[in-house]
Amino acid sequence: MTRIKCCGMTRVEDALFAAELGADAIGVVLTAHSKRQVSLAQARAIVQAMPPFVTTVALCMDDEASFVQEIVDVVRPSMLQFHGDESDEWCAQFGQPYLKAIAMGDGAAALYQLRDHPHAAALLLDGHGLGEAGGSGKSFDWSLMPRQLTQPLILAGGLTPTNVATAISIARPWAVDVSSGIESAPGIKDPAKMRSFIAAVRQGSPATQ
Ligand SMILES: O=C(O)c1ccccc1N[C@@H]1O[C@H](COP(=O)(O)O)[C@@H](O)[C@H]1O
Repeated sequence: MTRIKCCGMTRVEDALFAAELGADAIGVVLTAHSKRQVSLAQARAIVQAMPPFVTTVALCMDDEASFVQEIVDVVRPSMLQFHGDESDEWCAQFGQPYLKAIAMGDGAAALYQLRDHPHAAALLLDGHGLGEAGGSGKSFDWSLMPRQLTQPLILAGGLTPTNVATAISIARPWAVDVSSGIESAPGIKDPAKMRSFIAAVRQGSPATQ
């Protein structure tokens, strides 16, 4: 079964609906590099509203260590996600499980980064270029998804209800991560798109709408 993370939640009701539809994880974006940035208080409210067994992920990108520690202390997410140029050692300093994003915008040349994060719980391969923020709706060549790594791989970048089944059939990821593909505007999730996306992943076939 392919796990599903719905990222970029800014409203409790959207996160609750994702959980109700069967999402395995929801993400809140704390970094100022994002149009979906939420405050510590907003992030905490979303995390606290989640039912048991839904993983909550707090996303950072080249932020100060003191800010990341504040997220850990105040928001208390299940995991962190680092989307910038953070090293393995830097990410591990918080003593929390974390995902490390790999920018795949440069195609096969980007694969050299895959061995640099042995302490990450999983690697998240996203379609944006090195140094760029995610959540941009950019996809990459799914056939580049590596097969030989021991860490779980999460496919992200430009996934939508209509392309996610094809993406999974090509990339065979452990999980998929989506943000803009289930939105009506940045940070505002569209219930119909969320429903179609999760159904398409679960049924392994493209959504009809
Ligand atoms: O969502 C954001 O605004 C964001 C900002 C900075 C770094 C990462 C961000 N989002 C991550 O990118 C993936 C893919 O987004 P999309 O589906 O292409 O819109 C998203 O799931 C987040 O993990």
